[in-house]
Amino acid sequence: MLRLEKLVKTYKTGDQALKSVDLEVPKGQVLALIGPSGAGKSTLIRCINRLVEPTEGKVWLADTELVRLGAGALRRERRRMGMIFQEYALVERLTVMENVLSGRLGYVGFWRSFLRRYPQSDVDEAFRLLDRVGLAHMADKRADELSGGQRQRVGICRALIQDPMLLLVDEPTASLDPKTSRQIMRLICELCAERDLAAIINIHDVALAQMFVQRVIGLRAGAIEFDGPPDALTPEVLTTIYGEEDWHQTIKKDESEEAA
Ligand SMILES: Nc1ncnc2c1ncn2[C@@H]1O[C@H](COP(=O)(O)OP(=O)(O)OP(=O)(O)O)[C@@H](O)[C@H]1O
Repeated sequence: MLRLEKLVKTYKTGDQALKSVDLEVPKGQVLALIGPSGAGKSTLIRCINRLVEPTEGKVWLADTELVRLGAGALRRERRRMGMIFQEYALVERLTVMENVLSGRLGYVGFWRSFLRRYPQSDVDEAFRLLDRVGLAHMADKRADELSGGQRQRVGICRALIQDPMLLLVDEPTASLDPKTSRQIMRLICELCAERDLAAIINIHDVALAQMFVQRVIGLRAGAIEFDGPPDALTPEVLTTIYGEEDWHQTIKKDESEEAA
């Protein structure tokens, strides 16, 4: 469904953020991208939808190669990739409903979007999604009245209303407390399962990733160091990705939290 071929990103500064990354993600698979700061996780996610332009390599989404596309075709392909951000990226002065509907901007024409007149079917779908994430009663609230967890739920609805094939998720829990982080990760993974939707989740919290995803990719210095199921992330493997650390503590702490 998604295939990266020899993806390279070298920034103008000379930083080689990605060194020939090959990766295949089948339909419906949720994977976590872990690795130390500067490993290239955000760059990888952003090269897929070309918020960052890859230097070399190919990105295949189903049968379309994205790196070669011109602006119009890229805009159409981006509808198939929903993005969820760490800082939510909501329009604060707009309502929850308007923020969710803004996920349809790639589909409605210029005037409709300018006047914010969305088809009734979009409004109905926005209500269904808000209901699914437990926010239907807040549809008319302004985004700036919401908590962090509620904002991220709105961000999730906005990505899903695009009806994407793939979710690109960049540190969805970095601004949230541990309990809300867990709820948000669970929600993202449940929604992907319900919709047979693939997702790549850039996440710092290894324990949280292990709890919810089917596959973990460990990135180190722009290259894939580990690719496997969460339970294969042993302390030894974590050391190859991150360097020396007492990983037993991390893993154990998480197991006891989950039991609680
Ligand atoms: N706009 C940019 N210009 C120049 N270099 C950049 C730019 N963005 C990222 N880099 C460099 O590319 C490398 C990878 O950065 P990236 O942000 O992708 O890593 P990351 O794994 O997401 O890190 P973090 O977990 O801290 O967000 C780093 O060396 C970083 O300094």
